[in-house]
Amino acid sequence: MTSHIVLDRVSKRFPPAKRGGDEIVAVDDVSLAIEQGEVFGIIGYSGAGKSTLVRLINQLEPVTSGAITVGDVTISELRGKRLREQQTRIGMIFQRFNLLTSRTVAGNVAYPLEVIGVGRAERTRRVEELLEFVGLEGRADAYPEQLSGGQQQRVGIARALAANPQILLADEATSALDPETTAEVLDLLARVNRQLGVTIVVITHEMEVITRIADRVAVMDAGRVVETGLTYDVFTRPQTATAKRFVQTVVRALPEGDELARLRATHDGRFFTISFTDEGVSEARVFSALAKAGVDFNLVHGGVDDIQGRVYGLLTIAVRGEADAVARALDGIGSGVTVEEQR
Ligand SMILES: Nc1ncnc2c1ncn2[C@@H]1O[C@H](COP(=O)(O)OP(=O)(O)OP(=O)(O)O)[C@@H](O)[C@H]1O
Repeated sequence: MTSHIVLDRVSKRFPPAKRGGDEIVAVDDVSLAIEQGEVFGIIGYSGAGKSTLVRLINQLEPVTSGAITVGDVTISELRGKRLREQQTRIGMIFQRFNLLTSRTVAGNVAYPLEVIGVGRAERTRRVEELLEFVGLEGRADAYPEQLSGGQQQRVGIARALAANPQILLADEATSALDPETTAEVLDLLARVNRQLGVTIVVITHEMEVITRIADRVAVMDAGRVVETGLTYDVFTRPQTATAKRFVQTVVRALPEGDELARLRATHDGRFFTISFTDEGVSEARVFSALAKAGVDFNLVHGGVDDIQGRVYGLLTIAVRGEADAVARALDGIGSGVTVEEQR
């Protein structure tokens, strides 16, 4: 794969909010390479610098130091007309859609084409094609306020794609939508990525969005990128405390502390954690192997998650029985699982 967006030691500082106050370091010495054609997620606490980082990629904000390269162009060095030209190659969508309320759906989608001087006939053709792509054929003459949130975001996506960008930046693009509409918009973004080959950078506080569509993810904390990896790896084996906090909101973690004590107080037997990342293993296979071995057990914590369409199982079971029988039962689960006793 070739890198599409490269950040080399990029920092962004804002002047202090109050005179004599401290400068705000929104992005702090970040180096990052986003590959051609991938969906790249950025997660982190509020104020970690995610939005600022994304606004640096299309130079809505100039960098304070460092360089940003998009394709073979160092966008952070450009000014004026040449910068604006490059900016049209990067589409952006927002949480609040940011549509022009006085323009129709077609007028909104046509807007970026007018700005770059595309003629009327070509504009009409392109708008029609885009509305069909996002599933809004027949709504060209509607006004944004007549549309649902999901439909408005589809218009936002059509508008962002109008000038055939190679990159789409999505800043909390599904955060104002209900779960069902979110799923539809994510399906559309996946099509934008796969069918049009557009590289997508997604910022979100919704971890389900990341586990559904992001190939890789970066975790930000106080302006820095503290962890990067394949989404599956970061969500199954987070390395930093910040990543763990986010991952735990969607992926079942091991019981610890008070929770573990409470489970021990209410369940007899030895506790084992069975984890599997293998496609061939299922919760049912684990349970039937234990049942067949004739030991008495029950599930006390955990379950199976889906990350990027791959399984991740983390089951904590309480097992009662004679030591040999327990060992045989656990052996009987077979390959593809890791068994660890919680002592
Ligand atoms: N234009 C600006 N002027 C001054 N400070 C800013 C500006 N934009 C962002 N900041 C500050 O930079 C820091 C990072 O903000 P940013 O919005 O990038 O974080 P974020 O991770 O996207 O947070 P959120 O999820 O809340 O949007 C914050 O301290 C914020 O107050």
